[in-house]
Amino acid sequence: ERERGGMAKESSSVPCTPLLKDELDIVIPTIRNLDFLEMWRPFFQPYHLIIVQDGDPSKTIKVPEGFDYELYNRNDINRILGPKAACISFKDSACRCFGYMVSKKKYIYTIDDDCFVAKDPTGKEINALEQHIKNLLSPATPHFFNTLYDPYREGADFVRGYPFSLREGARTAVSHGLWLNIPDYDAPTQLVKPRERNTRYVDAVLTIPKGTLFPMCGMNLAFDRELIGPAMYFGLMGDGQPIGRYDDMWAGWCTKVICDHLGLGIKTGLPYIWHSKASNPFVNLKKEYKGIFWQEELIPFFQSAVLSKECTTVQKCYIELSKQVREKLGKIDPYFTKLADAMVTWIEAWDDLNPPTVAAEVPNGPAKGK
Ligand SMILES: O=c1ccn([C@@H]2O[C@H](COP(=O)(O)OP(=O)(O)O[C@H]3OC[C@H](O)[C@H](O)[C@H]3O)[C@@H](O)[C@H]2O)c(=O)[nH]1
Ligand SMILES: [Mn+2]
Repeated sequence: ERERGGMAKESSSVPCTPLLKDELDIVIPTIRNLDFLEMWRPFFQPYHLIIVQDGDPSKTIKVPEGFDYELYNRNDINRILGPKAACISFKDSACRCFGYMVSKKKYIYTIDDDCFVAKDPTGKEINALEQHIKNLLSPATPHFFNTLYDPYREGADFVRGYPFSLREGARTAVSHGLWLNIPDYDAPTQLVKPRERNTRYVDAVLTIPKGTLFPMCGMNLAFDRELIGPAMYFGLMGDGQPIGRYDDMWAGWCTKVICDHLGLGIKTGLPYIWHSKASNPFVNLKKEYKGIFWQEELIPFFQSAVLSKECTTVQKCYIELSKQVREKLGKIDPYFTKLADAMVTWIEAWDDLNPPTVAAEVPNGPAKGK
């Protein structure tokens, strides 16, 4: 009998020790109301929220009582960034990356407002935030695959044949969570399988091996902002752009290339959230249309991207990547030249708001297993 997860009911207060209470911000992009927070209250209330209100800034978004938050609408983004605001998407969930930029914390968790608390096969409510924090605080294994999954997890370890020289692992930069109920399918798949629901709860956390790209979904995602924040630019989408629903994919591909270069790890798997709303597949098809054939050229680009050894900080890696985007992808469509410019603007804006106190050199140490 396949293990099945489900959606939790509104819970009463569940005592949880708020790990990283003052070192983590929760970033939520929204055009809707934030009632979903009621269900997350036991897990989220101790944390500071950064709400990025998309769309019409004159609309008032009500935040449930008792949450500590800051809210930014488009007027705020324009006021804070001035002309550099052009790199932040409008009328697309990609706007969430503004929250990463204004945060002052070491960790970020971002979640969509139609994602709810899921239940594991035992019926226990899943504290997704707690699991992401565990993923981020334990090492990753990008340089050698452990067949018994996460070796740092209680009750597991490295298996025979795993080199002891590699058992220290790599620092974890990203924790990519999954979704019960509505899976993050692209529009063609959604159209073919409109009623497919993900009921499969896989009790595993895996490190994505070095040299392998993956499709990063922004719905249930956490990362170490100090390790990889400047790479988490959710590319130009939405109003005035020829493409949508590739913002998180773009960020994931850039981030993975940079993590591989800097010897950092990315994990995927637990925790699950319950994704409740299927967005309109026809609207999604229009947004994704160009991306579906462009990505056949983008993937080989990222697979063959090489960063020089002078790229010792995320910013330097990202600027280097933007140059390669301009040179190699600009010929696909003028959009990529615009995107390369936006990548540079993003880094400039990031450094304006986050002046490097000390050179944020990520020791480009010889990532073992190279
Ligand atoms: O113009 C917009 C539209 C939506 N949002 C906010 O973004 C979140 C995701 O929106 P939604 O749940 O309607 O879209 P999905 O198709 O389920 O989202 C997935 O695919 C698109 C993106 O990649 C997204 O990250 C994925 O989760 C939600 O919080 C909306 O309120 C917005 O800010 N602006
Ligand atoms: Mn959704």
